[in-house]
Amino acid sequence: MKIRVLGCSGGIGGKANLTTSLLVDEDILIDCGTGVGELSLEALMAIDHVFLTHSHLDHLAMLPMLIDTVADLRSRPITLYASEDTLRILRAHLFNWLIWPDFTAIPDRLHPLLRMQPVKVGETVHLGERAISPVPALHSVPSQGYALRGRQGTLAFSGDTTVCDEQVAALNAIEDLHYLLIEAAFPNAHQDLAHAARHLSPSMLHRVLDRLNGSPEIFVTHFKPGHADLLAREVLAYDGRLRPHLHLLGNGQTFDL
Ligand SMILES: Nc1ncnc2c1ncn2[C@@H]1O[C@@H]2COP(=O)(O)O[C@H]2[C@H]1O
Repeated sequence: MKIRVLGCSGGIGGKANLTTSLLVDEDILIDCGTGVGELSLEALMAIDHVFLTHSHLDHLAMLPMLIDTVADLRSRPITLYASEDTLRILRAHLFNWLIWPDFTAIPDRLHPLLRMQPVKVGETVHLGERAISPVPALHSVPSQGYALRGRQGTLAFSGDTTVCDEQVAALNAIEDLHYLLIEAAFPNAHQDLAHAARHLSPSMLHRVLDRLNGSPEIFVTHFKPGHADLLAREVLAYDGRLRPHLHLLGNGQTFDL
């Protein structure tokens, strides 16, 4: 399993700030932020599965246009996986014929261009040799991260989350956790906003890292663009046990598992 970062910023602003999406091999997206707009038409046509962490735009902005762009170029539907709560939000507020057509009913409900499949913590979606399982998260809207297991180990993605005891427990239960992609959105001086928007600040992130049992390589994602330099300094000031394993996530970065 090969994972490529298409976008990992918490906002927009030039090629350096593309919002969240991970491409798994050629056919799976984890979130569908603006980074997906960098893929060629041929690469877009190869996407069969999209897993969403939650319903915020920075994680799904490209999904409606992806579906429309490839609609008449593909012979099978795209399957959209997310929690039941997130799918309900998308049906009510996005694929509602007002913001975007309901592609689960086009051309008709028996042969749709988009299928929605709920997936919750405790379940696993097997796609060939890849196994994808939701992990708990705690955000301002229903949210879940994902653990992606390949032949050689597991990469976990926190999704958007504030400190979440259930997520820490889930991460500690993954025996072959090689990589953890985890967020930090607001600098320490904006702790109130981090709490209100249910994100992590670097100091909150450090406390989470201190509670991890294993020694995965940690990659920090989702910096708000206006604070990226300060966030990098604050994140890298960590002096706990996992310090040698701590990195910043970048666009184009790849992971092999
Ligand atoms: N009170 C708030 N609750 C949630 N989001 C907020 C709030 N105030 C500002 N925001 C911003 O709205 C953004 C929605 O996407 P994010 O969760 O990435 O980050 C959030 C914040 O940047």
